[in-house]
Amino acid sequence: MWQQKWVIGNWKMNGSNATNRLLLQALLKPVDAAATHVYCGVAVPNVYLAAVSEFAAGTALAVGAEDVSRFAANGAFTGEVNAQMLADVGAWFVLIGHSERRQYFQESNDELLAKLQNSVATGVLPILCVGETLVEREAGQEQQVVSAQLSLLAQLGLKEVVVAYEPVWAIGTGKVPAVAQIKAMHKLIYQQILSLCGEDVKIRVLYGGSVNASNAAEILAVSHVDGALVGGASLQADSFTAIIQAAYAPA
Ligand SMILES: O=C[C@H](O)COP(=O)(O)O
Repeated sequence: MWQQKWVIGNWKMNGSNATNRLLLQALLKPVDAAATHVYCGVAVPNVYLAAVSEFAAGTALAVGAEDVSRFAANGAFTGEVNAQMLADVGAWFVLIGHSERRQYFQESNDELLAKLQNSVATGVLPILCVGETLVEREAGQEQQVVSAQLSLLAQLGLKEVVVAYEPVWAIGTGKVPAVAQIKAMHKLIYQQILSLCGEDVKIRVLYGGSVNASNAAEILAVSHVDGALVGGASLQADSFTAIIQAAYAPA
């Protein structure tokens, strides 16, 4: 998986038992067909994790969560779901610090660090999401912002790191950065990870933000782009399948 392209869908707060089943039924064949070249996964709402894991069992589709509690141990934390619980219902990975969590739930760096530590300690692979807002990009601060977000990695002693670079202004907007902008940011992220975690760290850096069937091949061919984190286009089997296929036959 550390040599493959990754295509991860983020369902966000979407789906139902019925629609999930239909989507998975259509995806499992193309996911298995791509498995030699592409590591495919879906991050799903917690309430559907067990059912989706069961449905995907024995296939190449990895199932993950969209968030995890900052509290590690079981206890009186009403509404929370810890990393052990995610692992218990089949989560292989978890998104941490998605910009929607940062924006709507004011997730602080301390909170994100605790989430990273808990997921690592439990063996659920964290995918750390980073990215600048439009205001920050227009002020020329994108490198500074992303570097600060990545600095959490220094405290974890990781030997395997997965980061998703998602410019906030590209999420769900249909706006995609220029290839040169993606290339520059991914190169910076690689350099930062190597300097924070050591030269022997295994790295995957995914791009996220308005990836679709039409632009996936071009984005996935950019240097230091190891895959895609896909929101809206992961909810339709046709578009998600086309993105998976673009990952192993890039234009
Ligand atoms: O996690 C996925 C991202 O937020 C991208 O979402 P999007 O593909 O709908 O722009």
